[in-house]
Amino acid sequence: MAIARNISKSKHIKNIFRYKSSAASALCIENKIIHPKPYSDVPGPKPIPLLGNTWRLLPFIGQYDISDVAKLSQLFYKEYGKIVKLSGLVGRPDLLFIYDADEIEKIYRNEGPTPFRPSMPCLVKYKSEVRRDFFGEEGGVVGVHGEPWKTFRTKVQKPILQLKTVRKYVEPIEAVTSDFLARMIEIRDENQEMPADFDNEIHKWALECIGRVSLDVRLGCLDPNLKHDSEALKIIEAAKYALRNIAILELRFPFWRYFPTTLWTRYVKNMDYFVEICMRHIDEAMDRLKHKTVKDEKDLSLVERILASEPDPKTAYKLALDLILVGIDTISMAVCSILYQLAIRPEQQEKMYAELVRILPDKNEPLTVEKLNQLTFLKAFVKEVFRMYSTVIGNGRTLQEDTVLLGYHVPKGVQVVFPTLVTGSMSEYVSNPTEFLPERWIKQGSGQDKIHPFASLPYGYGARMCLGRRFADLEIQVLLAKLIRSYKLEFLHDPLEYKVTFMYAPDGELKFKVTERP
Ligand code: HEM
Repeated sequence: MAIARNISKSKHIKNIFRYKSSAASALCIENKIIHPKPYSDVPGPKPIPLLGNTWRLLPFIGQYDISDVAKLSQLFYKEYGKIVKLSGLVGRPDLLFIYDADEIEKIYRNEGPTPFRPSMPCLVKYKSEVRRDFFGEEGGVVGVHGEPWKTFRTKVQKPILQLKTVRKYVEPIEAVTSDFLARMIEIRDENQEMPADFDNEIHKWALECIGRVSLDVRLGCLDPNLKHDSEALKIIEAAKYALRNIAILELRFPFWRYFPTTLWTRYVKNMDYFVEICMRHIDEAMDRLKHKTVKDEKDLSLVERILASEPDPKTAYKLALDLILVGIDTISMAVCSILYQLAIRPEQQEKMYAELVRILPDKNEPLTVEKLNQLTFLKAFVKEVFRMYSTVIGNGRTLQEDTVLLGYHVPKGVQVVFPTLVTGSMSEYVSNPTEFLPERWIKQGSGQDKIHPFASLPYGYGARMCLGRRFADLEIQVLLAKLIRSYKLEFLHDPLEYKVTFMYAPDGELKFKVTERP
């Protein structure tokens, strides 16, 4: 299998080079000339005159529900096969769904130095038009492309991804998480269950973590006496609103491009609020830094490191904004999903508990990177949740050159979608895909546990890969280690269905029963 894949990979790479150098748009495979089929032949739902395909996503008359993007993606695969074109979307390029891990690998590996992830046109409009005064030429990383993206990412990625930075945050994230656990016990009802809106509490934990990382503050979200008009709650609401309305703003008919709709106006107001929060806290961090005696780089927090290397605080403002924008909902929805899976899989939970008891015999001893590194089963469990219930249901790239994909000539500018949620469960790429088997991530290489490396990529791949992945992993690991080491988690209600609001997560009340372990 591995050999076959290597052969097919090298063929793909050869194909690309031959294709690009061929004026006749033909491929040469093993001395045979193969002409790719035209793009117009790619299967998919047919657009209708004037309304294109956008109508299919309209409420009531449309055939697809936007909150069911996950099902839509599976439906396309079943109906049309490994390559599916959704064309005729008003105000945006075609979407091309690719359900082939080798082809996905080919695109990622050939994406060049400035990969273009076709996301968030409304954020692009906000950054590049509405608030150009603030963002200027370098708008951060999210919704920014080409050289401006590269320049900004190069400035910030080293400190964010360095293990020594992440190591510094084990203790602060553990402190936030201890407060979260105390809060869980406080809000438990007489049946020892969490309240119906427990997902809100998880959001607060996520925000408290991201505030600590990107703004250098404890925002106080886990305060038991949080006021309704407090800053923390306002940020949570703003983040939820921004992220949950993006799919609607971007995939349904984009009226907001032509006139300021209510949704758009509220979106802009929300974003302005984020900018204001980031500026205020970074300015305070800068003041603190001015009065701090620094002997070594390792004494600096992430924010201070950025401020020390980029004296214009705008870099830190924009980075903080991006981290907050994508670092709350992603992680909190992932945690909702992981906790739900743990609660409905008692045997697996016991395995995780046994591992934790072995690595942390005293449940009160502080966590360290070394101890977290030994939590093999815990990490495998998280990977398996991501494979079967990928929080981010898909990733994508805008083709920057004409490319041959699955035998079709695809012109540059097309937005290719990698439906991770579907490819992660295709038997062609993963053995026993419908079985939940964390061990498959531990036993890799035994021959029976095939996992194509590009079938399940929860954090994306390459130069544009998730910038917060090390923090995301750390936050999830610390939360699970602390929670499962001390408590048993159960879910004694009807099973929940998964849905996409913006992320893919269980839809319903997460009323977990939480009981102390001896
Ligand atoms: C489990 C939680 C998370 C998941 C599943 C996730 C997933 C992703 C994915 C799939 C991408 C696109 C990567 C690509 O195009 O190849 C991405 C980008 C990004 N993520 Fe995450 N993410 C998570 C948590 C976070 C957190 C906590 C932060 C912030 C601390 C963060 C910050 C970012 C940023 C800034 C980008 C844009 C990178 C760029 O375009 O250069 N993510 N994430």
